[in-house]
Amino acid sequence: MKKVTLLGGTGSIGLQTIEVLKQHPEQFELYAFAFGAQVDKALPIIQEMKPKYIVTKDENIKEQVEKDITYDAKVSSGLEALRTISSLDEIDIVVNAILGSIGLQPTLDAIRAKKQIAFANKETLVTAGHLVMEEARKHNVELLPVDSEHAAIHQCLKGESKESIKRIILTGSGGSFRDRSRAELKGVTKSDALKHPNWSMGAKITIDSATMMNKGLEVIEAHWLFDVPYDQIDVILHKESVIHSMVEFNDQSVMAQLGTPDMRIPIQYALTYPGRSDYRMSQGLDLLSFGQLHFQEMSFERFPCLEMAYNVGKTGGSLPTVFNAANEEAVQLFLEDKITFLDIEEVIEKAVSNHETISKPDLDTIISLDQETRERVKAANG
Ligand SMILES: NC(=O)C1=CN([C@@H]2O[C@H](COP(=O)(O)OP(=O)(O)OC[C@H]3O[C@@H](n4cnc5c(N)ncnc54)[C@H](OP(=O)(O)O)[C@@H]3O)[C@@H](O)[C@H]2O)C=CC1
Ligand SMILES: CC(=O)[C@@H](O)[C@H](O)COP(=O)(O)O
Ligand SMILES: [Mn+2]
Repeated sequence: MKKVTLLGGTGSIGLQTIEVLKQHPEQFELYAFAFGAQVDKALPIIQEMKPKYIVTKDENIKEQVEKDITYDAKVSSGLEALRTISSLDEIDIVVNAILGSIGLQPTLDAIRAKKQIAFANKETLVTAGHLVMEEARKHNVELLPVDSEHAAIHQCLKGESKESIKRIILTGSGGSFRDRSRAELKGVTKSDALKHPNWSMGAKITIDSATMMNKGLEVIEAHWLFDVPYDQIDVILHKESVIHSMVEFNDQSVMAQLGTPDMRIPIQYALTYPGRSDYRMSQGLDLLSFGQLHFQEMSFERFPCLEMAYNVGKTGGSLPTVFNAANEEAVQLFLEDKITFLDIEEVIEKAVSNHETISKPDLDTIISLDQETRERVKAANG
């Protein structure tokens, strides 16, 4: 029986993780459960699965949980509590499905405690990939990707040497506005932006997908996870999201991983790794129902956030921290109707161009920069 800490348990990935855990009661125990503020989603899970530790975003939410639970559990709140449950002696696996760079320190703690890590929280790798990967190497811990593209690449690379990789090919759906020109993006609404063509996901990543920032973050995520230079990472448009990503090898072979757009599949794979469960989470892929799969060249003119991500990734140092923090805040401002869809890329561009890059920033520098960038973006657009 493996004991699991789940960070971000009330989110899209978190709830699907719970579904996967419930399919394998003989294999996994939900030992610690962290969420932000959605008590209505958290309580039924807590009452049913009875985790020994519960962590909430703040004290107010913590008190609500304490009032309602009917068994003994340690309830706490805030970043230090997230860090504690990510490195408890008793646990075997941390599923990091929290949203945003707040996942950084819990990830470092889980690595130092040598936990198996099922990793969805891409913002953490963007903000401080060098620190996370250095720590992972030092402690001989592999981050097991949950993000569908990276889970695909991870599977394509099983048993392969890094030297044999010609390039990684990330596929991108194009997001909610893929059939619109840039001129047609003026005045698009939040509710339109939140309609992803293929995946049901949290609000932030759905907006990131529409700006193509999601693919940009994924390029940086792939660079760190697989130690591949940026000029060996390509992105192509693939509107069906059936091929989750590919690897081309030096001998011209191309390996791809395919599947239905169902995140429970990569979540289950990361939890059961290196094994593969027999349990089928949903109907299998029916290629005939698609008839055709489509591929199209990616355009930096149409999706400037993707070009920015390549440039920021290549520059490295502290720039990705600023890039990520500005994006997190810009998307939040858009979701609060404070800026328009097209303002998102402008806010990020401004934050990036005003920043003087520090090479190899340490953890304290990253934490301060993340905070300062957020405050600056909010002050300028609040
Ligand atoms: N959704 C998807 O299909 C995919 C997501 N990912 C990545 O996975 C991560 C999660 O995405 P997704 O599930 O969509 O996001 P959601 O917004 O649906 O969920 C985010 C989770 O994080 C919790 N959370 C946020 N802030 C805090 C905090 N300060 N303290 C404690 N908990 C907090 C939320 O709690 P609450 O809601 O209760 O406030 C919620 O449980 C992201 O990094 C995303 O990029 C990657 C690939 C696919
Ligand atoms: C499910 C998943 O991994 C998402 O990151 C997804 O890939 C988003 O779709 P886009 O290809 O539109 O960014
Ligand atoms: Mn993805």
